[in-house]
Amino acid sequence: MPLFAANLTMMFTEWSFLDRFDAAAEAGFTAVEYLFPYDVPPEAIAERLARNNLQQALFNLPPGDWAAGERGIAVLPGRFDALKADIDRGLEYAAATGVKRLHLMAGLADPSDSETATRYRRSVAYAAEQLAEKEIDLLIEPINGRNMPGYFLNDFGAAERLIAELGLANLKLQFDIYHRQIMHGDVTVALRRLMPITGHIQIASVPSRHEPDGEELNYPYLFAEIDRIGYDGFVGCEYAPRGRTLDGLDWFKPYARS
Ligand SMILES: O=C(O)C(=O)[C@H](O)CO
Ligand SMILES: [Mg+2]
Repeated sequence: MPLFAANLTMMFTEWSFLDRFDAAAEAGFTAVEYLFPYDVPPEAIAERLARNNLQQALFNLPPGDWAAGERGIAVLPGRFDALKADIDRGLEYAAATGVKRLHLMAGLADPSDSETATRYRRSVAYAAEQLAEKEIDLLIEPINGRNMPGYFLNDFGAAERLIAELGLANLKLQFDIYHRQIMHGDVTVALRRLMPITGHIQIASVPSRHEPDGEELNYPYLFAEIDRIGYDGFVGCEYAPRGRTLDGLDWFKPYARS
């Protein structure tokens, strides 16, 4: 049975960020993920995880100035020192929460810049090497251009090639099924073929990005397939509830912790 992680950035937004941990546990989740924890102290998060017996499945390394439109700095010129500091900050939260996988966002790329791919490769290699010392996996996630116009890593093939070229054991794919369906389709066969390099899976309905309970994808079939191929990681519920979070959890009831 898939190990679902409530995404506390998109779900349970009826509560304050820290109270979302309690609400997710109460709803039957045993794990959580979110985009960024950096607005609250790491020890406050650690306390909520312990109080609720929750596992920390994933979060993102700092993304640069999100409010200003940055979506990662790994591709940006002149930001390598900032990237190093961001990795240190992410590792501080990793130590407090026990998370074993961190997502490095790539950033928005200038199509005219011939050095973008070189900078990205250097950033990914450096981040993976830093995380390997702490036995943490570094994840890279292809993101579709409708949701994030200009995002550099916008193709599963490019992610697969970089992972193969760098050959770092802790560098893995963040397989967001929502993005996969939008960019490439062929979800089931891709899950089977990419499982050896997959470090995390995320789900949402397509095209709405609401609960995984209909629309283009047959999620009960995909959940059974994830079990069949032996994936033993987390499945992050990175969706925006149609209404109140608790009203949209019928899809989850067969999997909830009793
Ligand atoms: O956009 C996504 O699907 C992600 O998982 C990123 O981490 C946040 O944008
Ligand atoms: Mg995602």
